[in-house]
Amino acid sequence: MQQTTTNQLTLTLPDDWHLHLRDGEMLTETVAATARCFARAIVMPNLVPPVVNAEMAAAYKARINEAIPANLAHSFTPLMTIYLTNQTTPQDILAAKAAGVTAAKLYPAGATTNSDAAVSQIDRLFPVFEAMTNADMPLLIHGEVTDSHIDIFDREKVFIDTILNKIVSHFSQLRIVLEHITTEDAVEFVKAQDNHVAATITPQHLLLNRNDLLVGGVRPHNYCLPVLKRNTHQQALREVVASGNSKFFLGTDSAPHEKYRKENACGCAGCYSAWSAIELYAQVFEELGVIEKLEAFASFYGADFYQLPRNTQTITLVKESWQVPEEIILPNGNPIVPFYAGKTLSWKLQSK
Ligand SMILES: NC(=O)N[C@@H](CC(=O)O)C(=O)O
Ligand SMILES: [Zn+2]
Ligand SMILES: [Zn+2]
Repeated sequence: MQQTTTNQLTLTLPDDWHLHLRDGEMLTETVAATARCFARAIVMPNLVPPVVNAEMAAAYKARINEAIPANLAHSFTPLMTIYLTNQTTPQDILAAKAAGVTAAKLYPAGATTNSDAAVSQIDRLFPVFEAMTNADMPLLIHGEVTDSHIDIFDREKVFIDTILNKIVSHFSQLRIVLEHITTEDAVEFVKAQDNHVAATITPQHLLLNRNDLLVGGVRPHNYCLPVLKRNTHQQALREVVASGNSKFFLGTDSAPHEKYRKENACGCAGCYSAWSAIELYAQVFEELGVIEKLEAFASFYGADFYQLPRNTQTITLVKESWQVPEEIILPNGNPIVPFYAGKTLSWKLQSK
């Protein structure tokens, strides 16, 4: 149960329901950052090559487990996902379910980082969705169309209108998470569905709008997909989390790219927020005057949707100003600029 005083906030240990850990040496960095304050995380499968089946998910999970720092070894569990492609079969779903894979992820081809292998024709996946419905395996969706004539700011709305609506009406029993939502349209769509449909919301889409990306010079470290939208959409996201609606829960979409790949003529999409994740959300909930609603958003609603037990341990945040570092140096010596670099936050994680 959340306990709040003016200087201290104790909450049930949270989970991150949308996360990129990457692979190889990068795992030393990313796994430690997330294990710092989360019990579980839904690990995205968009590696190169993508994690497309139970065997690849098991091997990836083993590499992640090896990277968990010794002092956090028993307090972090990666929840694995597989990446749907045009070749995915219902048998792949059954095998993944049997092997303990938590969910499967739909990326429209070309929608985002490492999505070239992804799905080009949604109808071809209907037998797979059928198998997922029967196996009760959640479908996680990057909800943007990729047609070149659709404006980048409209891609989420058009996806909802043309594709998501179709999936939901054919598969009313399939549990679906619309990931990293960015628009009022997504908020209204998810609110209008029954409890089979939920959404994750990132810290960047709660804290920022497209002015923070484009005014006074382009800010590559605020560039992510779906792209930041206008202020009215940001307000809709803030309102829905402030309302305490249980269909909307925490998913950071922490997605590191090395600095040189972001500060580039063709910069990568993704914000690396893991080292300040829970603190960023605390900042938002405090700004909204609903800090007492942080715990359910961060620690209850997602677990309930995934039908997993809520965590029993707690974390404590203290009221203390601190600055997000300007850079984090990877084991290979290359820097990453974290999300909100150089900015001051008012809550700090004290202990897990
Ligand atoms: N969100 C992003 O901007 N980037 C993510 C991919 C994704 O979640 O779409 C990444 O893997 O870098
Ligand atoms: Zn995505
Ligand atoms: Zn993501």
